[in-house]
Amino acid sequence: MRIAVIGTGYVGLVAGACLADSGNEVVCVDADARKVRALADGRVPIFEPGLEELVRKNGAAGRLSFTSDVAAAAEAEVVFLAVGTPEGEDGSADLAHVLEAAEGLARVREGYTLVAVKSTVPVGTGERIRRVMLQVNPGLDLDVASNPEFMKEGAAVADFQKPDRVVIGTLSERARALLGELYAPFVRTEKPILFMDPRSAELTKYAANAMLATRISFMNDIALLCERTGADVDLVRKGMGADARIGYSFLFPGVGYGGSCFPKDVKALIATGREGGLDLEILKAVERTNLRQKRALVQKAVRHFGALEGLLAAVWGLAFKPRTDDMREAPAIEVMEGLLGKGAQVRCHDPVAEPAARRWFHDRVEYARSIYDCVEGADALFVVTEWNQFRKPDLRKVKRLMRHPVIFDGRNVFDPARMRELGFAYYAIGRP
Ligand SMILES: NC(=O)C1=CN([C@@H]2O[C@H](COP(=O)(O)OP(=O)(O)OC[C@H]3O[C@@H](n4cnc5c(N)ncnc54)[C@H](O)[C@@H]3O)[C@@H](O)[C@H]2O)C=CC1
Ligand SMILES: O=C(O)[C@H]1O[C@H](OP(=O)(O)OP(=O)(O)OC[C@H]2O[C@@H](n3ccc(=O)[nH]c3=O)[C@H](O)[C@@H]2O)[C@H](O)[C@@H](O)[C@@H]1O
Repeated sequence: MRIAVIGTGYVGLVAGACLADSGNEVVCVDADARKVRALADGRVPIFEPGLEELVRKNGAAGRLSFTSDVAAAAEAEVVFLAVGTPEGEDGSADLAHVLEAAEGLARVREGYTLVAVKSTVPVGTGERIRRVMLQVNPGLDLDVASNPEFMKEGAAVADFQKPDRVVIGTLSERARALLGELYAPFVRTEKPILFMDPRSAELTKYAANAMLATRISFMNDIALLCERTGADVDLVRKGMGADARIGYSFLFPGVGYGGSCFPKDVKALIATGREGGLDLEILKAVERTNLRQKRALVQKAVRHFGALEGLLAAVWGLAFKPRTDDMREAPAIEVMEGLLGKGAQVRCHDPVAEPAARRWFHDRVEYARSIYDCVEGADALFVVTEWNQFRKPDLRKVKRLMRHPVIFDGRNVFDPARMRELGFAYYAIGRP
């Protein structure tokens, strides 16, 4: 099939590369000419396992191309919209990119046009896109389907190729047949394509993200309760997860959720509730707990040291989670700003997110090449992202290098008993 993808960020690029890899001819359109040039040269501007190989392989095979000219989408049988929907001033999703891209597309199309909206957009946006496109080009025979994306950063290619489900919101038989055919190679096992009306599909996306965020905040509350009562959240987590009705996923407490989606999507859903006269109290509490959690490590440090003025804090992990270089809404930002705000010096290390950190912190913090360089002479170590390479360091060496052997572990990567045996003052999340 001939496919166009408008917006070549995380979602658009992964979708485009995976659709090309299943034999389609895909053109990716992006307004950012620099990004387009890099991609056309086979350089992938984001760190995503397996993505660069897919882009190069399918580019070389002539199935995947990049352009900033939306006219390239004129002949596509399906056009995906995958542009960003950032947080607007009042917390609602800002649809400027989506509507602008839709308008641009309407100008270059004739006849039947199927738009599949991959961007996360509030309920009713499909209808808005339809109105905008028909205003620009009343002659279009137009279907606008909702096709929300559920991939996780760091595992985006695998999630796209082996989805738990594909959600397609459309009432048009023609759109249903085209999208069903396109996704068939990805759902060959028992995983379903769920067809539904567009509004339900749009809301499914927000409800799923909000549910996952809720589980995390709930566990962060339980972790705090563990700290107050002497229980161990890791045992509580296992005891809860063993119940098949609860399951183990997304029950890890930590320094709060970050990333480009949970924070903005929870806010946008609260805004949708507000517009409908509904106060979504659970989600407001989810947000409050998340902010408290992002501040928890610095509070623990203040309790330990009294004051942080003049201390050297080492921070392991900058990305909002492992296997990505993305620092959008990363807990590390809140942690490091908190430390700087209290007069500490900060030295940080991340296997891939240093460039992202430099864009935020510039030279307000030091950047270390390795975990060991990072802790040399430090008064405290903060573990903020659970990269694999942080799990089994030479802890005796870490202790030797540090000025004070104090660890604030925001991801519970170490065993508290062993840490104490080694002589560390060790603070985890919800563990005695
Ligand atoms: N990042 C993720 O893991 C996931 C994101 N989503 C949703 O997918 C959407 C896209 O997210 P990301 O890929 O992370 O965004 P992104 O910010 O990485 O990429 C968006 C791209 O769209 C381009 N763009 C903006 N306006 C344009 C226009 N008028 N014409 C052509 N290109 C244009 C930008 O230059 C940028 O390259 C958002 O709605 C997000 O909520 C959904 C699931 C997962
Ligand atoms: O809409 C989106 O963009 C995506 O948002 C999330 O994906 P992502 O933000 O890439 O990453 P997650 O793995 O969900 O992690 C989000 C945050 O939650 C935190 N987290 C996750 C799981 C957990 O048990 N505890 C926890 O604190 C992570 O550290 C991270 O900061 C969803 O998992 C995807 O299904 C969705 O498509």
